[in-house]
Formats: sequence, structure tokens, C-alpha cells
Amino acid sequence: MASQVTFIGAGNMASAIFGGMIDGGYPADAITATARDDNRLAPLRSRYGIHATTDNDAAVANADVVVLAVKPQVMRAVCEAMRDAVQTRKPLIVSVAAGLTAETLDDWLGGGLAVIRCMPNTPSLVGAGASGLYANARVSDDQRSLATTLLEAVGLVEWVDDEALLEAVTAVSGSGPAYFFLIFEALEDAGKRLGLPPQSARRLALQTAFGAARMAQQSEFDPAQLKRNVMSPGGTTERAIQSFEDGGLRQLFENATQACALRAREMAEELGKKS
Ligand SMILES: NC(=O)C1=CN([C@@H]2O[C@H](COP(=O)(O)OP(=O)(O)OC[C@H]3O[C@@H](n4cnc5c(N)ncnc54)[C@H](O)[C@@H]3O)[C@@H](O)[C@H]2O)C=CC1
Ligand SMILES: O=C(O)[C@@H]1CCC=N1
Repeated sequence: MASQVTFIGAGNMASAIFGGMIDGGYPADAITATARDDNRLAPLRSRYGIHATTDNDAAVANADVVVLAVKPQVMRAVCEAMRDAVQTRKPLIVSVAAGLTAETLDDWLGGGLAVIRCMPNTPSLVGAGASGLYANARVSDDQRSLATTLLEAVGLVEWVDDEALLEAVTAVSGSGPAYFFLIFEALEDAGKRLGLPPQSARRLALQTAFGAARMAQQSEFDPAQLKRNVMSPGGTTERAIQSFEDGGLRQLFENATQACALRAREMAEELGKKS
């Protein structure tokens, strides 16, 4: 029988994950999602056929896995309110919240729990996500496999052994989609300034990004070699790449990812404070 999976919070991330699970054949009646407002839940019942309720305690009562998918800022109140229900059942806890450590979550939920921290990203919404996962010492091999199955329903899964590496995962893939969206914007704008109609500039920029990513995933060559393959000596690409290098693009990525990882650490400290 399929494990009973309860999502606390039914927003973008949760619906991407249970939507992907159902598309992949996971039985909808083994999935429950909760939200504060029943208006949000009615469409989930009709669209996905899952159980949906505003009662977090009831949703946890028969869960094998509880996926915490509310915003980090409300997580503490949500966890503390359902502590008794969680301690009665002791399900596997999977958190997708940015910046909250396994220890903090375990503490808010009463302690002694198997906790997996996951950093997914928004392309999970189209089945092309990338998630980094970390398990605390109480997580069994079977629970690891189950979490892998759940997250692979929406994309690629990478496990890390050191929880601190989730900050690096956040800086590369958690926040990473936004970096690429920024690049798409910039390339589209540049194309428009060179005279392309707006729709053409966007279509060309996006297809080029998609094609480059697909080619890099499928190729036997690394990205540096694929880049050199586009650069004819004395040609156009060489001039453009030189301009990026002169402008310090690599350093900008270094600075941005360091800032991102630092913010993840700050959030862990701010949100995880004992009071
Ligand atoms: N958006 C992103 O790119 C990423 C987000 N995350 C994490 O995913 C988590 C969720 O983010 P989103 O799905 O974007 O947020 P969202 O705002 O779309 O969803 C949050 C959901 O929590 C529900 N909620 C609030 N209080 C509740 C309560 N007391 N009981 C039950 N449900 C409650 C809301 O009704 C809403 O459906 C966050 O912790 C965030 O850090 C992680 C990786 C990437
Ligand atoms: O910006 C954030 O805090 C969240 C975590 C990763 C992506 N979005």
C-alpha cells in the first residue's frame, strides 16, 4: 500500500510536488493537503482528487510522511500547534522551507523525529525541478528512498551529507531559476535594442536557453568545451564572450551565490532563535 503523505501548506511548492506525484501514478487518495482557507482547498479536491482539509492535526493523524510546505516565517507557529499530533504519530518529516535547520524543526515539533530537509526549486512546477536533500541521523534507508521517490516526481534529486551544503544548493538551484530568468530578460532586451520585434526576441532567447541546457545535459563535453565549440576564432561569439569576461561575469556569479548562501545562514539564525 502507498505511504500516506500529508502536505502542510498547499501553495506553489506543495502543489508542484503532489501534482508531479499524481502524474507519475501515485494514488491521489494517499495524499492529503492542508491550507488555512477552504477556498484554496476545494479546487485541489476537484482537480487532483486528493484529501484536503484546514485541520492540520487531523491531516497528520494517519500520515507516514508530513511535508512541511508553509513559508518559513509561519513555520514555527504551524509546527508548535501540531506538536501533539506529530508526537503521537511520529511520521517522517520532510521540510521544503528555506533556511530552517533539521534540528530547529525537530525541536519545534517536540523532538526525536526523522527529519529530511529539502531545497527544491520552482521548475518543479513543470516537472523539471532540481532538489537538494539532507537527512538527519534518525532517517532510515527506506525513508530516504521514499523521499527520493516523492521529489523525483518533479525532477532531479541530489543528496548532501553535510546539512550546511544545503546553503550551496540554495545558492545554485533553489534560487538559481531567478538568475536564469534575469539572463532571459537581459538577452531579450538586448535583442530588442538590436531591432528585433519583442516577441521574436523573447522566443529566440528562451529557445536558445532551453537548447543550450538540453545540449549540455546530453553532451559528452563539459560546458566549457561546448562554449569553445560555438566560438569560431576571430568570430562573433569570441567577441561577445570576451566582453562578458572583461565585464566580470564570473565574479558577479561568485558574489551573488555567496550573498545567497549568507542569507540562508542569516535566515536560519533569525528564524531558528530560541525564545
Ligand atoms: N518559491 C520558491 O522558489 C521556493 C520555495 N521554497 C519553500 O517552499 C515553502 C513554500 O513556499 P511556496 O509554495 O512558494 O509558498 P505559498 O505561499 O505558495 O504556499 C504556502 C501555503 O501555506 C499555507 N499555509 C499558511 N499557513 C498555514 C497553516 N497554518 N496551516 C496550513 N497551511 C498554511 C498557505 O495557505 C499556502 O497555501 C517555503 O517554506 C519556501 O521557503 C523552497 C524552494 C524554492
Ligand atoms: O528566495 C527564497 O528565500 C526562496 C528559497 C529558494 C528560492 N526561493
